[in-house]
Amino acid sequence: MDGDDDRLRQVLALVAPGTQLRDGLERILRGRTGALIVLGFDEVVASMCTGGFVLDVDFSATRLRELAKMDGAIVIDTDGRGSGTVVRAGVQLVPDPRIATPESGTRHRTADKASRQCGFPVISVSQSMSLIAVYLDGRRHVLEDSGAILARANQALATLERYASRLDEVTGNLSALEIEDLVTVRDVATVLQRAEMVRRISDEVRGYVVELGTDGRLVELQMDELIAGFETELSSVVHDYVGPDGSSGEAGAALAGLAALDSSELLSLEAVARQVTGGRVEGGLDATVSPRGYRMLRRLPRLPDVVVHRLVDRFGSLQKLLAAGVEDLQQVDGLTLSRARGVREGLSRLAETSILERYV
Ligand SMILES: Nc1ncnc2c1ncn2[C@@H]1O[C@H](COP(=O)(O)OP(=O)(O)OP(=O)(O)O)[C@@H](O)[C@H]1O
Repeated sequence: MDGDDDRLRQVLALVAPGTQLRDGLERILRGRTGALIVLGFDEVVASMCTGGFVLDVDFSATRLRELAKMDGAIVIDTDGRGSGTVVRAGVQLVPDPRIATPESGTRHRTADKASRQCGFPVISVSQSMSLIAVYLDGRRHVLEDSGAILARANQALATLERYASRLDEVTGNLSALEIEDLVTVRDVATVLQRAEMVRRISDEVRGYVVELGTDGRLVELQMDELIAGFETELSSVVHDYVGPDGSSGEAGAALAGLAALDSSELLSLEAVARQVTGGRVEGGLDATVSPRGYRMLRRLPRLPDVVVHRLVDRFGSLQKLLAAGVEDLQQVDGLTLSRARGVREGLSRLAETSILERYV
């Protein structure tokens, strides 16, 4: 998601079902009138306003409806959270005539031009077409009713469910191979490819949740359940294999590289692998690699992340951690006897279940 998408999402959250602003816009639609609303006020907006009234009243849905009965535009000085102050009403907006717009109809042309000039979102409620559109950064986004968005969100959720279950499968496979020290670059790339697909589709669902406002609560709950623990798992896989140091900087760059792959590159395991190995590993996808142990350690309950880092710093690889006795583990700062025993037993249990899941 780029910066423009991010901004659009923030505005869509302001006008999502359940907000005062959306309630006001729906009232205007039901009253079969139109509206032109600027969501922000500064010197540039002031310079575009002619005529009308200067106001200083708190924003509310009913006020918006009443003010929209007048000819002209409404300007709301928002606080970015859907409330704010109505500062102008009934104004003629005169944006710079040199600004080009592909829109037709004076209301919509004005909305697009004004938004391009001042940088704030501008909403048009079309009387003739009965639709609400948000103009921002030269783009127009039509607000749909919740039913249509819900249908798409549910489709995306079903896809997310399939992707998440496939990710579970390949991650389980990776765990067993890690215990046996038989991991190849291909196995790591397969997990990262699947994980990135899950991340992308969950980002799409998150966009629908924002647009749905209060109508999106169930979708959000289902999504949260499907991707619980996912971010930690993804970043742990990267930390386990990114080279040469496994530092946070390298991991951050690898995650950003994965996110930047276009959809056809993401289908290539070589392209995915390059983000993590940086082309340093010889032998291509069949080269063997060993994990540092972050992912397995983070699966142990109540083990603080700072201790996880110390353990990896000290032992360097999962195999060495698996071979370490309680006394060796206790050498690490922060590991009391009982915690060291917990790590020892926890790792043995994980090793057993990972192998069992693979072969039984
Ligand atoms: N520059 C402007 N500043 C303020 N209000 C405007 C401006 N241009 C249009 N409007 C508002 O839009 C109303 C409708 O104008 P017009 O019929 O030309 O627009 P339209 O684009 O066809 O809109 P709709 O889709 O609602 O029919 C005007 O009566 C006025 O209230």
